[in-house]
Amino acid sequence: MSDGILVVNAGSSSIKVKLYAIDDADLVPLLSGGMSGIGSAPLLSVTDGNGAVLEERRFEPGEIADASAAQHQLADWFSRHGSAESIIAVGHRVVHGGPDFAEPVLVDDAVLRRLETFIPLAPLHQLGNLDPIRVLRQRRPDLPQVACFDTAFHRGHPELADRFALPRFLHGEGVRRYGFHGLSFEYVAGRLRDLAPGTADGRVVVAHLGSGASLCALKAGRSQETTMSFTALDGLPMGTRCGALDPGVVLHLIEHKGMTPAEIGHMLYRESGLLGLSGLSNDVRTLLASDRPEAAMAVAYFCRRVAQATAALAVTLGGLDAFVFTAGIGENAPEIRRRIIAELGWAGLILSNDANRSGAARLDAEGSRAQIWIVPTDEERMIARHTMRLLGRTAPGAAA
Ligand SMILES: Nc1ncnc2c1ncn2[C@@H]1O[C@H](COP(=O)(O)OP(=O)(O)O)[C@@H](O)[C@H]1O
Ligand SMILES: CC(=O)OP(=O)(O)O
Ligand SMILES: [Mg+2]
Repeated sequence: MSDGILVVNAGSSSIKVKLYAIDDADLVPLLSGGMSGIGSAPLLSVTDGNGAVLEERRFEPGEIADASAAQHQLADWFSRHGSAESIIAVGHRVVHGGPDFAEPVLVDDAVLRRLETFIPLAPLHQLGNLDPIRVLRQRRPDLPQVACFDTAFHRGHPELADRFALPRFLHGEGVRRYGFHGLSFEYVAGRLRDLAPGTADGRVVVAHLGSGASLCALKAGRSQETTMSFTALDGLPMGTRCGALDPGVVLHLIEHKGMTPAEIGHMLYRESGLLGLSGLSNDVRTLLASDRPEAAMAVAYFCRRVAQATAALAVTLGGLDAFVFTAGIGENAPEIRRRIIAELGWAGLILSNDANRSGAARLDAEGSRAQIWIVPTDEERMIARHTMRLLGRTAPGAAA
């Protein structure tokens, strides 16, 4: 039986677990499990390394009301069917590493306590990220657990990209632009280096468009600037999050509408974005299928903001050699890709409609001034690689 690495990517409404076997030169996916729709339409699904379905089970919302119930179900499934004794470490996605953690870290009690202090900075994610670590430490205290941060990839930013225009002392207190989706951007940067090394050396904007959405400006594969900042609210409008917002609106809600911080937080994180704009749904599939004008407006708003933010990051990069789509929307929604690139037509970007419809890797048409790509992301594999490296095992090359 070969050694295995378990990866846990826990979010607010879903939890993904993946088991890899460590092969000399590769990380081989063995099992991939997840619970989606926590609290609404819980669905447990597990596939094997080839994508064949091993389990698909729906629950009543009350049965899996929160992330911890979902973890127990998944842990149960894996202990019945997995090969627990071969697992040598567990890697976790932890969204916020604050100012301290610029790299993945082996979790001990002190690290866990420090990470708990960042819960208010990532209310949709951090608690759910830390819960499985705590549960596993109780069940298997001997098992090394590694926290891999969404913020770490952005920690080399120049000061210009890291500051808010606020009094200086706040930066020292940690009020700064951290940025997120770093594991995804790091993976995509590595894949682009495999696919097109010359391009990866240049000026690239990666658009991670999923339920959370952000853009990253890469120069020679390193993050220069990103649209999310102190929290995962900033930047682009998302499924249910507002994106960049005049802070005067928050003052107005407090002073004139008497809203509490918790009420405002709920509105900005869970009732805004595509859902707020459309009054219909946070899912672009539903919005694209709808004939309601509010749905069309929400889609147009999203595409406009992605294009505008791309232009801003092109300023940081001093130009644009390639634009890359990734994550749920970026990988699967040709209509959204078409509209975003159409908004960037002034900059000379031209999409091949055939390539876009078929979901090819390379999407730019002849004469386009920048390349256009779809590079599917894989946060779990990135976490598995980091976990191996931290354990002193040779991580398989970027091509793995
Ligand atoms: N076939 C599809 N067409 C359009 N959008 C899709 C499709 N599949 C998924 N999505 C979008 O992707 C989003 C989820 O993206 P994903 O990257 O999986 O998010 P997360 O990992 O943050 O939950 C969904 O909200 C949905 O809008
Ligand atoms: C940081 C973040 O927004 O993550 P997700 O897109 O998974 O919600
Ligand atoms: Mg995600």
